Formats: sequence, structure tokens, C-alpha cells
Amino acid sequence: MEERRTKSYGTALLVPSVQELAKSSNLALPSRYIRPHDQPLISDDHNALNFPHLQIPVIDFQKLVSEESNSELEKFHFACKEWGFFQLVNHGVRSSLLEKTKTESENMFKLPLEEKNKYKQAPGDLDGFGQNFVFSEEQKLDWCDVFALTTLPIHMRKPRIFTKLPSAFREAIENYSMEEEELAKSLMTQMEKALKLKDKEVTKLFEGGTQATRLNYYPPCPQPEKVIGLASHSDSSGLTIVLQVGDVEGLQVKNNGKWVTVKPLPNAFIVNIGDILEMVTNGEYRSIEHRATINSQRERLSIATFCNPNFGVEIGPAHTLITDQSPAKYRRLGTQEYYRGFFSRQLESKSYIESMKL
Ligand SMILES: O=C(O)CCC(=O)C(=O)O
Ligand SMILES: [Fe+2]
Repeated sequence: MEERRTKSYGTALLVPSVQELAKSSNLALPSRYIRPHDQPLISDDHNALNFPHLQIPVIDFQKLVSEESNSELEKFHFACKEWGFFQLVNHGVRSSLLEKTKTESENMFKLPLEEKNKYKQAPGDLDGFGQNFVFSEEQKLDWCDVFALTTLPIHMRKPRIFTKLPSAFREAIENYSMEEEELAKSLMTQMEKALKLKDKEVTKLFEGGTQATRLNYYPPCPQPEKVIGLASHSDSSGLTIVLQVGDVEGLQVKNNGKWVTVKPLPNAFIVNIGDILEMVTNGEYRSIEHRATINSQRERLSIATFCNPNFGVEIGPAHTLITDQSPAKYRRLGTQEYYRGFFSRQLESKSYIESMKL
């Protein structure tokens, strides 16, 4: 077991691979993974009984961008306001690229541990194989391993990791990253339209922005009700686009106090509003809490792309949205200051964005 501290973004401890732990036969679940019993971790029966058809909205990208369809724009606006989440179909990203990205991502987790160790998270750097947001020996841990990469801008890619990547994975992720960048831009343009914003107030912030891609690998666990894959959180990003490998359910989204289990549509993207877009839209669009649950039989892999503003800009409510009747609800601060604060604390529900409220 190796533990280190990172420096540049606060502290983070490295903990052993959950994937390796899950391989052991007769696994005695270490207590640092066992969650308290006050929250049901497996999908909420009450919810399943009463709202069997409750699902996050599905948006058709081609309809959304076609000038004719105002109804899809309204649906999109509603999804961003009320759910903070939607599945995006007909998005135009080639399925051959999606298949390649998924297969090569799976291959990364199939590498032997010695190979993976070549890409281990290093002090002061969250890129590589490891875990998220580990700050103390006492804290409960997620049943998940991650492989994180800074993907854009190109000059911020970590040579320590990027130059060593298997070429097939590297090619897939480079192409995928560009497609996601374009898609995020198009979605933000539609947000400007739906919110009637002037002067490209959203897209400007994200021009030349940073993008991080994180593969989340959730091994099966013999006692899935005792652990959590990813604890409840909202994303610190602007916009997050998730591609799920396979059809195993696990992602749950909070809606009116209930956990709704997402049923992923094949090759659809699951898109969600991050804290920064909540701030920029002055709370019109909401970054909603979500979490990942674990399966007793099957592993699950998701590929999350976090689209963030340019490091050189200030983030805060768009000027068009601030009026005497609707004053700014969030403070304004530089992107770097925002991220420094975010990475120095434990991931906990919506506590970080709450601290931005005026
Ligand atoms: O695994 C998932 O579906 C969700 C991942 C997620 O919420 C995240 O990476 O922030
Ligand atoms: Fe998330």
C-alpha cells in the first residue's frame, strides 16, 4: 500500500486499487469502504414502485440545432433547469469512434498492475490511475478506480502520461476529446439561445478552455448495498458529457429528493450541468447531485468529459441575467481560484457551490 500527498491542489492521499481488491476471493470488505446505513445505496424501492417510468429527459441533438424546432429547444431548456441532466441522442459523433474509445478505455483497465503503475497519480497531479478526493485516513472511500487525463488545451496534457499511452488508446482519446469539445460548444450555444443571452456570454468563457477526461471503473462488489461507487456530488465543471460502456445501470440522479436511476440508451451521451454553469446562468440551470451505485455481478465503466472555462477568465453570473429584479446570486472569481478551492476539499454533495452563494 502506498500513500502520498499531492501539493498543488491541496492534499490528496493515494489509496490501493479497488480493482485489485475486488479480485480477491472471499473478500472481507475493509471498513473504510463500508457506508453508514442512513441512506439506501441500492436504487430506491419506493421510487421504483411509485415512479417506474421516471427518467431523465432525452434530447435529440439534430432537432435541437435545426432552426425549425423550437419545441426541442424548450425541452432542452426544461431539462437544464429542472433536471440538470439529459441523455443526448442523434449527436452526430461517429459510432465507430465511440466504439473505439470504449474498447480502448476497457483495455486500459485490463492492463496488468505493473503497467498501470507507470501511469500512477503523482504528487501534486491528479492525472493518471488512482482515486478521487481522498483527504484523510478516516474518510470513507468510493468503490471505484479512475484514470484521469487533462485532455485540453493540448499544451496542458501531461507528457509524463500522454507520451507513454498505448497508441490505440491515445489516438481514440485524442479524437474523442476534439469531438466532445465541439459538442460542448454547440450545446452552450443552444443554452445562450434558450436563455436569450447576449454577446456569447457562455461560449466566450469556454473558448480555449480546459477539458479533463476521467475513466471511472466500478468493479463488482459482493455486498453492493454496503458501498458506493461515487458518493453523491455535483460536478465542479461547466458541462459534463458521459459515455457509458455497456448497459449496466449505476448512475442515479436526484430529482425532487428521490434517486432516479438512469437507464443508459446505447451510444447516447449523458450530459449534465456543472457548478460553473449554475453560477454563470445565475441559478437558472442547476448542477444536480448524482452518485454511482455498485453491482454485485458486473463491472461498470464510464467515460466522463469535463468541459471547463479558460483558466484566464473570471466566472460569475452572466451580465444579461442580472437585473434589479434578479440580482446576482453567486460571487465572481477567477477560474484558478475556483479550482484551487475545489480540489482542497472532500467531495460532498453541493457544498462547494453553496459556498459561492452571495
Ligand atoms: O459513472 C457515472 O455514470 C457518473 C460519473 C460521474 O458522476 C463523474 O465522473 O463525475
Ligand atoms: Fe459527476
